[in-house]
Amino acid sequence: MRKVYAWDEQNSTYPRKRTINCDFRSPLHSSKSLMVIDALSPLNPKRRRFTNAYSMANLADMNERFGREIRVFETSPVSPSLNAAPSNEGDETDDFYEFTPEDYYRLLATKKEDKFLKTRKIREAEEAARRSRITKAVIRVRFPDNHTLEANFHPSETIQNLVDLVTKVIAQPEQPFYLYTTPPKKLIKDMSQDFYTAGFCPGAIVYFSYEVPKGDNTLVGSYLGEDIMALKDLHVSADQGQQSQPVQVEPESVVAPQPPPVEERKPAEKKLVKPKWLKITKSYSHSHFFSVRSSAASALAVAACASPEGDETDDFYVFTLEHYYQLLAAKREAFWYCQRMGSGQWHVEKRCFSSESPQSMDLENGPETGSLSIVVLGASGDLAKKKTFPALFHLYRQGFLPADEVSIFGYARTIISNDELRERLRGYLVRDKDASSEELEVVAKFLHLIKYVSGPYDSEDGFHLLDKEILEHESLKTSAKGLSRRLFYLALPPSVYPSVCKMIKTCCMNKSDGGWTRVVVEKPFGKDLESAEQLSTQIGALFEEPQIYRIDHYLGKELVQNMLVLRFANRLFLPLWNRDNIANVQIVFREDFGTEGRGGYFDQYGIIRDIIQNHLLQVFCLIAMEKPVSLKPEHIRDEKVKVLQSVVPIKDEEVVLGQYDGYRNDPTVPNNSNTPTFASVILRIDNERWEGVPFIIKAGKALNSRKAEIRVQFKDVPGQKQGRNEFVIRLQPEEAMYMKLTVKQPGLEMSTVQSELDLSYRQRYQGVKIPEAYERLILDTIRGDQQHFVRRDELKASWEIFTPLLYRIDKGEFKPFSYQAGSRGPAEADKLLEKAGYVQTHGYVWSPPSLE
Ligand SMILES: NC(=O)C1=CN([C@@H]2O[C@H](COP(=O)(O)OP(=O)(O)OC[C@H]3O[C@@H](n4cnc5c(N)ncnc54)[C@H](OP(=O)(O)O)[C@@H]3O)[C@@H](O)[C@H]2O)C=CC1
Ligand SMILES: O=C1O[C@H](COP(=O)(O)O)[C@@H](O)[C@H](O)[C@H]1O
Repeated sequence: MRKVYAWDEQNSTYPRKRTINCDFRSPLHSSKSLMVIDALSPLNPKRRRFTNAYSMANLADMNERFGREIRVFETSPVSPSLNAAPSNEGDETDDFYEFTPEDYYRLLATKKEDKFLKTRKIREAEEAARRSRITKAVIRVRFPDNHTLEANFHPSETIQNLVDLVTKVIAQPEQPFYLYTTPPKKLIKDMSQDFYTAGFCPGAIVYFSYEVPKGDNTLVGSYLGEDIMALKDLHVSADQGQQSQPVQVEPESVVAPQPPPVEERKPAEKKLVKPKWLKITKSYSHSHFFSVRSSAASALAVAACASPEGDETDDFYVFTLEHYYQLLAAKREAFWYCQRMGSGQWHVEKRCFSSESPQSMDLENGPETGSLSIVVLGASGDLAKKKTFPALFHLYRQGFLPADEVSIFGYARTIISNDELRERLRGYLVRDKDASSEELEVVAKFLHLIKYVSGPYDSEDGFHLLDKEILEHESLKTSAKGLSRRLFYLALPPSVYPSVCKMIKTCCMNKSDGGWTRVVVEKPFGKDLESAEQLSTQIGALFEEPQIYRIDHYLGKELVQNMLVLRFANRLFLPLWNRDNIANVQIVFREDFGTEGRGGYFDQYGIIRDIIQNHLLQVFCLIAMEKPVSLKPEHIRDEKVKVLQSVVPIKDEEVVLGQYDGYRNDPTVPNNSNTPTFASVILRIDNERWEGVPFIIKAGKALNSRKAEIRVQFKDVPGQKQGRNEFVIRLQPEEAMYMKLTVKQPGLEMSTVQSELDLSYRQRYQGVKIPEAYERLILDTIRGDQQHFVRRDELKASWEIFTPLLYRIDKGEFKPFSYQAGSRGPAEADKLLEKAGYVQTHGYVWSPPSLE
């Protein structure tokens, strides 16, 4: 988090200090793409001027009758969903999309407070201050006939006032009706809530529906009463502080009255400040709010608002992608999309999610709009239920998979019904027994999007049936110009990839011009260099490289994604990250459970193919690679390939294998299995940066703990032997980074002790939900971003490193040591670590800070 202060002197009597809280992925990360929302004007900054006495009087009457200001206008047809964008400009005026200080406060109000650092009194005072800043709630009630009623309320009024108003304005007040928000569709039930508490400040759109059975067409005609409809369009366009133009001109004989007192527009109070790293075109340099979108889902943002100074802790202002989408949903879906071009200039354009304009196309990656069919092949399996469907559910819940665009298909040989699959999945979507009825409703809606098709992996019949189902869905879902996007996720053993890919290519490719078909393949991709290359060739003959997403879920983990930022955006690390300062690096994966029902699969692969060749080697690349030319996927992957190619052949004496006692008890594992469930392997890199530095890669199942971490141990300080600096990046559980330091023992004595600088995410980013790796990566596949996926040559280089060793293990020439389940693994591994030069600081134990 960076805090930027800027003095605003231009339009203010007194210089005012403004705070910009920046939480972004460094200039390096932010150079990928950027969304900017211009927030100069407040939500409703317009002056209104009425030019005829009749309409003026009429409106004034109505305002008096209802005790509030109302207006009525018509929008073009939209479906009430996050991604149903206005089909043309004019549905909402531009200011509606703008991000204002009020919006910002509203979002702040929804954020969790730092309960641990503030007293209740302080929090209450802050809350009261926040509330007092919001003076109105502008509510738009949207009717199915596309008419909208807008009314202003005080934030402390209750929703019952809205219901009362609606009852007065509709044509058939005797008919029961309900109001709801979306997405996801949520009935408004608690009428006693005030607008502020309901999150409806400074504005919200709610939807109206009569409570009638489906197909009942007895309620015809306008939804709003005639008198209300007569107010339609009685407002004028924004005058930007000048004389406004009437939108409705009455006969000249009507004497135009004096316009009502005009709400004075506040002079622009703020001089706009942009962070130095943000280079945008001049016309947008007045932007008041910036948000940075990373290629992955976890966008963080920078907000420059009239923020209260110093009365909140920094993290309170962090604006996440979730908030951003919440905002879009509330304000309708336009945003400024900015992308940094090769020239370094920013390309800025206004975008709508479902706009038909070509602007909504990502030029490099294909369209972001159109019907989206996600097919999970192997839907009956372990990965599908534990990871793939839950990730899809989380994306749905956050509005990334709108129901009017998306259908999800499960495909496998197992014969089950739609409902049986849904029931199997349900327990993995909500684990909490106390889930609220609203949560359960969201789950039910999500499950309803899933259809199951049963069939073999090598027969056209099954895939023709699947194609038919997809086509049916595509014809039902509203899609921009009939574009179809098809994503096939192969949650299957790699042995069936070739036949499945062939079937997809033959029977299930997207049929529309301009849509896309993509396939996601899981690891392990092949069993050795030869089989991986063969598989690549087979799949490569069917799909282009940009269509193939080789997923490695470790690349979706928060702290793995943080690696490049950490290394290249911190001056601290730049000069230290090399052989002159670093003694050794460990990349460790430990699991405290065995193969657990996956013994049959595991025994064919072993720990090196299951974890090291892919997950840990990807982490290794990010630690060891040189700085990429840019953050473009190709530039990053180029550097990864280079460092992999610089790894020297593994020496036998730098390998320790293990197999836990009891592994062979699994009935699916042969009694004489030589498969390692533990391995510690030293990799060495032959380049200027790393010569002589051992990278100890260690992975094991059935150990004494579950964790994955990176340990970068620095060399001794000359002349001093007491404890080395060690930088630890804990990937899981409990994401954290800490640096072991030698400090003076606090107290009267002058003695030293090992301590740490600690960045524990749970404590530092309270209230921030770290997305699941699969969630981010699946979103990347939909967006067409390959940065966090493995390229073919990268894969080849990784198999080149391990294939000779794997052959020797497969032939039984390399025997694993046995180790006790629940232990640290074979003792020989610790000896290898010591031999590699790792120095343990005895007596030092890092305990993560507690929130209690
Ligand atoms: N499970 C996990 O935690 C992780 C798994 N992966 C990878 O994901 C992929 C799927 O893993 P997972 O779900 O565990 O695997 P499963 O063994 O559960 O297989 C998935 C489905 O594939 C079908 N299947 C299984 N074996 C065969 C076979 N020999 N021939 C044809 N179809 C078969 C079965 O469906 P049906 O019989 O109904 O057709 C099964 O339900 C693998 O590549 C794995 O390495 C990656 C990371 C983690
Ligand atoms: O790919 C795999 O990963 C899991 C571990 O994933 P994690 O995200 O929980 O660390 C591992 O259990 C499995 O054997 C392997 O196939």
